[in-house]
Amino acid sequence: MSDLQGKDWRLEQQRVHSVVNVIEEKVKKITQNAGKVSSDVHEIRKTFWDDVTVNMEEPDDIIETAASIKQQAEFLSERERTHKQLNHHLKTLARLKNSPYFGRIDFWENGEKSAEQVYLGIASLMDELDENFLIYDWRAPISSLYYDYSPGPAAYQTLDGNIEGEMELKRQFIIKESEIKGMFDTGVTIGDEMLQEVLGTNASIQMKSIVATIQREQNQIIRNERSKVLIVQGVAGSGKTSAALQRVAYLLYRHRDTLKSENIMLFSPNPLFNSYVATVLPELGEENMQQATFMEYLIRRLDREFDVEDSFNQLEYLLNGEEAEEYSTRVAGILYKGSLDFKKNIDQYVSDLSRRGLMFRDLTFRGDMLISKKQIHDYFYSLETSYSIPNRMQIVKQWLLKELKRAEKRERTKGWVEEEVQFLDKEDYLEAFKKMQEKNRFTENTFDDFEQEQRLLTKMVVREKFKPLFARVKSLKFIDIPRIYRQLFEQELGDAKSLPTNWDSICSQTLDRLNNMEILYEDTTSFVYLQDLIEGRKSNTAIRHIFIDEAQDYSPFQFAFIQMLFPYSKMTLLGDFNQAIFSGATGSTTVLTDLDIVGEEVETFLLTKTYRSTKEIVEFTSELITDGEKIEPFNRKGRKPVIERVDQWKVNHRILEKISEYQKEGHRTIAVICRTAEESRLVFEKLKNEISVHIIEKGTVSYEKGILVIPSYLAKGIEFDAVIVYDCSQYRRERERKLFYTVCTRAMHELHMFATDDLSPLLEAVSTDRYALK
Ligand SMILES: Nc1ncnc2c1ncn2[C@@H]1O[C@H](COP(=O)(O)OP(=O)(O)OP(=O)(O)O)[C@@H](O)[C@H]1O
Repeated sequence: MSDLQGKDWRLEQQRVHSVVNVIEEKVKKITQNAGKVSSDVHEIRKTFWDDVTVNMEEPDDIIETAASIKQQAEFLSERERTHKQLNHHLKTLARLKNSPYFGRIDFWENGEKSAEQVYLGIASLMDELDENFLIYDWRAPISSLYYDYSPGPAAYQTLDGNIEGEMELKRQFIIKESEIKGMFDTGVTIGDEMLQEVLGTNASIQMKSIVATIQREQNQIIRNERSKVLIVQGVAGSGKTSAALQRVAYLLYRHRDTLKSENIMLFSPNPLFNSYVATVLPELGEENMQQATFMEYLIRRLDREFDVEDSFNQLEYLLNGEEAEEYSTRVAGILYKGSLDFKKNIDQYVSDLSRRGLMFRDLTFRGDMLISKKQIHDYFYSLETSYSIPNRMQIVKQWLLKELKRAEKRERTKGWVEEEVQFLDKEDYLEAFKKMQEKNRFTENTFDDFEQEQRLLTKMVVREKFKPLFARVKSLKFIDIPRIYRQLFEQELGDAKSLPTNWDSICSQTLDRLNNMEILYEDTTSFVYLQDLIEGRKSNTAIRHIFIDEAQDYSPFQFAFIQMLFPYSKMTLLGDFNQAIFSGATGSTTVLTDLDIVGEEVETFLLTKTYRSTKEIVEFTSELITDGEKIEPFNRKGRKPVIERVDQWKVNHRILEKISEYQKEGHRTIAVICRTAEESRLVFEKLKNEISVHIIEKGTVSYEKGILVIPSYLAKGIEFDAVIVYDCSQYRRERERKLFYTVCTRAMHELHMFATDDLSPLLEAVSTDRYALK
């Protein structure tokens, strides 16, 4: 063990100061440089046209002028780029100055004369002469030693092969404002002391980077480059989301020449989550990837005429519903519509549509039929069947555009047009005038040609009115997708064997909704999928890597659909089947439980250690689920969770008391988690008169430190210092087990559950010494 309080500490602190000096020198130089570049940019913008020779007399002159403008613009954009890079560099240096590094390893490579000291930070830093690394980026190949080994024989991979040697020292630092606040030498992986420090702090409203304490098994996930699909099944609080974000940073670093943040997409569980994770990558000096919820993606693609149910409303329905026939039909529908069997049936249906059954919409104008759906139908089916449906749709589209142009011409002679022309605004006349001028520039015509003007105005009026029609045709709205989707439930399906027994009731339930212009969440994916098969959709080639967080909430159909949308993407799926709150409510399969669906090049990782909650909370929550004994808590002590029985009329009062206690103890984010949105609203209405409290609803995009009231399913992925479960006796049904587990695992330090009724049967398997009953 080294002298961590004495000489070693002094030496290390001296080094920190000398590194900080180097940083300051660099900052000075770059600031000067940036100032110069900035004034260049300013100057070029100001004098842009002075340095351009503008001459439009002859065609040759025009070409020369264009070249001159281009050259000047390129010069400007080069300067702007440099300015941006220098600023980026300055920001990184500012971060390094505060905390230059968090780790050190001394590695003696086989065949070398001495060990090299490798200091790890969020970015690399060279010495004044740009010869030696003072800090290595945590993502550099050599840095993996820090995460993968304890002192002893160690190796790391480079492009040139495996480098072997001996790690003589592994040291960790906590440095703030250039001062060492903590320093630990570690024997086993990333030492407990450092983790203790990090995990013992308060919950934050934004996720933190875990770069200094990434664990070995997390590092395997972060640096994996072999597999096309990487699946992480990790228990609650095992660092799946953290690992995912570090992985994004790692990939951006490794492939910095080819991969940019806009090539990476994260599907997140709810809008709140987006802001929760938003600071991690910028903290690491990287830009955020694209982010959306899958539902947002689907809604953008759905016909606006529909009233679309979202995933949260579907869950509310499942939570509130009673086991009536309508309910069980719906559950069976959800199960089947998420399955690959249903997808197969849709594929078969579309292949039949190639010969018959497609439906179209009339194209009408001012109440007159221009082209009827029958005409479109006949035209479509007159085309060669060897062409795919989307190809034929393109031919139909071209035909329709031509027909529309003809109709547009015919329309110009109609009486209504002349009338409209007379009522045109001054601006319209002006526009016509400009157009005429343009047109007549190379001719002898003059504008006072009244007839010409009238003709142009007529054209303008009709064009304007036809615009929506052209737009409809261009976006293939002449295909009646809603009816085609509806038809799927009105006829025999190809593979009847896979259909659930109550398929007929499912069909009539679905049709009722569709006829009402409502679309249920379970129909959204299949609807858009069908639409894509018919309209043809160019796959997205820009996205090269997809991350799906909370992957357990995706059905196999949804996952197959995402694969189809992003065929060139690698995928990282992160989830926990014990938190499958959506499928838990219906018992359906999810991507995580049905792993074979993804085929080859798949690698699966298991994370069984959990870091979020105290040991006592983990010991309680792991008894709520099967196989919970495999979950390994991190050894952080706390109080046992409490279940407090309380009369309904007293519960709000007790919540207030509990909140006040927690606040006195220093907890900063306290969540009162309710089962549903409605319950959250009721509780919020009661509490808000007494204390400052925020409510989280499905559209909420960010939150602040303090007291929150939040429905169970929106707390997914997020954590709080203390969790108060509004009424745990309400989670009674087996299908709510995973929801209850998810709710309780949000707590870092304290978990307090009120029970206004009998204890839930879900607690039967939990030993009574795992919680305190009041
Ligand atoms: N290696 C680590 N070092 C420090 N903290 C860590 C580490 N891994 C995870 N954590 C912390 O544990 C908590 C849970 O992490 P995270 O939210 O990434 O887990 P998760 O597996 O996505 O959780 P869940 O599925 O329950 O939402 C966070 O506070 C995170 O900072």
